[in-house]
Amino acid sequence: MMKKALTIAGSDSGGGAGIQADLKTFQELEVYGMSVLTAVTAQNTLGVQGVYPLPYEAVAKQLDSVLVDIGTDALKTGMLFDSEIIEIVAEKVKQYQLNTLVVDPVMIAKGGASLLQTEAILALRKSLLPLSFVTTPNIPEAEVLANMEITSQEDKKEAAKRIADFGVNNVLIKGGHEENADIASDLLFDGEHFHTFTSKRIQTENTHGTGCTFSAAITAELAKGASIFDAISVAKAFITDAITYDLHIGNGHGPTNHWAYKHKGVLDND
Ligand SMILES: Nc1ncnc2c1ncn2[C@@H]1O[C@H](COP(=O)(O)OP(=O)(O)OP(=O)(O)O)[C@@H](O)[C@H]1O
Ligand SMILES: Cc1ncc(CO)c(N)n1
Repeated sequence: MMKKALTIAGSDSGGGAGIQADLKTFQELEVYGMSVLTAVTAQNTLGVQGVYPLPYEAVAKQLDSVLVDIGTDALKTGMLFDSEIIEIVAEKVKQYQLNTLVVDPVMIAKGGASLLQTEAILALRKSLLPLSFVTTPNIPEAEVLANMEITSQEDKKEAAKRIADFGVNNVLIKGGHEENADIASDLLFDGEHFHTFTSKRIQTENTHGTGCTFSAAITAELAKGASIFDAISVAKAFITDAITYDLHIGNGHGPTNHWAYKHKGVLDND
């Protein structure tokens, strides 16, 4: 039986991040993908031109429709926009007893547009992280969640521990923003031990949607029954290939190539 994965996120009209990145990733990793939209963004490779949240009722109804009938083996959250939407998601996760929840605490798009209201950080910490199996902040998001600056590896570890204290089993702090490093290194804290997942840093402007794609790949692998360690290992290979075979689309930060992980051979012969 095909496993199922659900994303609760915003739409990126440009197709590189958000719901679109998640569904493409689910498809490539061979799980059945479903989506609950929280907001529509007018967005392209140059930035975010508009943000239009959906009515709360629409978010709750989509969740009920999917979960009453189809169910899911794992789910992820991306752009949640405000605290009311966070509370709705938390309620539904409890009601339907969903325990493989991946929270990508999306706050700000690469161009600087806000995808989460500041007051919603509290709801994220209090209502959603305690229900989560893993959360995947980038460094600025980890700084906000842990309420501290991160300037060293030791800081990263301290921040991971502080975020774990909100009740989430696994904290993965991504190193994509460490632009001076020659590696892209992500730090996992599983409540007891630290592990790092490392790849070489690829020099490219086309990194739109890396975070969404990465957390969607983790979600797909967890849906198929992988351990957290194996799920992150596959996701790291998936995102590294997607960045290596980046797409020169649009005039700004182009998207990653969701097709690359499974079809490198074809791309190499192009
Ligand atoms: N230039 C790069 N080369 C190799 N790996 C990268 C690069 N940039 C990001 N990554 C990897 O991509 C994954 C996503 O990390 P990143 O920190 O970019 O997420 P993010 O900031 O949440 O993304 P987004 O901008 O989509 O919100 C991580 O595994 C990170 O190490
Ligand atoms: C809709 C949406 N979700 C998440 C991100 C973060 O990359 C984005 N740019 N757009």
